[in-house]
Amino acid sequence: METYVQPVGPFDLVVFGATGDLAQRKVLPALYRRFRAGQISESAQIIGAARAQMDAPAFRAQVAGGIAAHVPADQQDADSLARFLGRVFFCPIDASSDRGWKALVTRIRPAVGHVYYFSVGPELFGDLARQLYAHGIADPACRIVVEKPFGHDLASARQLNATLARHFEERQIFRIDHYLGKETVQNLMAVRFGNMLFEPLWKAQYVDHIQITVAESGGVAGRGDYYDRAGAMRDMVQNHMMQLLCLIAMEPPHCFDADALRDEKLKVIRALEPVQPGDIVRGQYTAGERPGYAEDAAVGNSDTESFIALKVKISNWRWKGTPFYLRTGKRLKARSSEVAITFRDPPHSIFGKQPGQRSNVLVIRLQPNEGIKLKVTVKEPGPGGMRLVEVPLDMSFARALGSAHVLPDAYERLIMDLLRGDQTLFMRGDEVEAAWAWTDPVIAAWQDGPAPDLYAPGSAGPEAAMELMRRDRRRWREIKP
Ligand SMILES: NC(=O)C1=CN([C@@H]2O[C@H](COP(=O)(O)OP(=O)(O)OC[C@H]3O[C@@H](n4cnc5c(N)ncnc54)[C@H](OP(=O)(O)O)[C@@H]3O)[C@@H](O)[C@H]2O)C=CC1
Ligand SMILES: O=C1O[C@H](COP(=O)(O)O)[C@@H](O)[C@H](O)[C@H]1O
Repeated sequence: METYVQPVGPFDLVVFGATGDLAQRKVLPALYRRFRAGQISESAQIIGAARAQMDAPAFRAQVAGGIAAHVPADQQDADSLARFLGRVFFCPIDASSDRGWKALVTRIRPAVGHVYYFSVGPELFGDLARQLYAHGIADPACRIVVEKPFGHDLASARQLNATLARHFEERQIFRIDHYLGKETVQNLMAVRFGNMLFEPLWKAQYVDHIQITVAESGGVAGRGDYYDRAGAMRDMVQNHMMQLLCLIAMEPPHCFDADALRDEKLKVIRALEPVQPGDIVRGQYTAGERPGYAEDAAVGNSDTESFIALKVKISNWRWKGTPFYLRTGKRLKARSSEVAITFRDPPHSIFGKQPGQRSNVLVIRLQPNEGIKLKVTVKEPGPGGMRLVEVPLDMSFARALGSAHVLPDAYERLIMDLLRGDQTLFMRGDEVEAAWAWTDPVIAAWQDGPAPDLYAPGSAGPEAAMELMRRDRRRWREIKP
């Protein structure tokens, strides 16, 4: 058994939408990996639910296929797989009607924890909440997990919060943002609050600017229907990038507990200034060797952005005068996500003008090759006098922790927190609404504006995004794998 895992108590977990892409690719493989690690009890029941008319053996075969495809071969074995599949069941159910619910009620055991994972389309979240309540299995101790997108705008997010609140208390609602489950995202907090080194410098007085990049090399093929209604702003900025920004910008919470952390994140979101139209660049990828956005998304002419860059300001004492530059996009040069904190230059150089001297940069690499790099200035070795050069102090987590230390997938971490009832890495209702309240006007501002700038697949995005930085005499960091 891994040393850092704590077994969770017995539970019945119902995965609604269990035959879908997310459940098969992420949720069920994550459960298997935690089962194999000894964290999930042999008495747990994992109950798949969807409209498909299938029995438990057929569903088990599907789950086994998902695990084979999505869990690395060295993290699977026949014995644990057979034991895991023995704990997997299936109930054909329709979220929008009474069909199948009685069988589910019969399968759920009274004396264990109950968790309901809503891995269905967002239009069914309200139906599921109502059905659970109507069939008497929304007990006060149960928990529900709600997938993204949590609303399309502030009004719909408020409505969804209100619908859920009719049947569940806030302590029972787990709104998932898988970025919070990523190891390096949690490391942002460990680096900031676990060291004395950085926190005193973590403010506008010492930080020139911050870049947050989430670059993807893949396009939108297969998800065009959803993506074309969302775009990069709703798909990535309102949730994942907002969470990253909050973790970097927030004040130290008084402890690492759900409400302490979420209170601090909420304060950051509320302190965000409205984004000026001139501080937004939207892009859409053209056809290259592979199809362009419209073909990938299977839409006609579309003004949906597959790339966005923003200059964001936070109106509070800590950050006044330090811009945050955010960019994210599909079909970019590489899959590469990082947070880079560029510190101000020393107020006076005793070495005179030195071409080799650069600003200190702390880079927190989220994926791939998770790690932390600090760029510092040192003397170039040799007899050539006092010549300064920049060198990286580089810590790759894989190297530092050893290859035996497998980083868990974000869903593993989050599902275990859910089973323990820990909401720290889940979003609270007011946080989601505040994020939409900031996002809505940004989107409204471009409704009658020009179409997104085009960019070549495999590039770093549209030229206008480079200009956004040049204008401020700054440069984006290179997007590299
Ligand atoms: N896929 C992904 O990478 C991600 C997905 N999400 C979110 O997760 C959720 C699921 O997405 P995804 O798995 O891709 O979607 P899919 O379309 O692949 O799967 C949908 C699932 O819901 C079931 N379903 C549909 N209608 C009903 C109904 N009336 N009653 C009961 N079950 C129903 C489907 O089975 P059946 O038709 O047999 O009923 C299927 O199991 C969505 O909210 C999505 O936004 C979030 C992040 C990433
Ligand atoms: O939620 C989403 O995230 C993925 C990116 O997640 P990652 O863990 O691979 O970085 C993104 O591709 C997708 O469009 C979005 O809905």
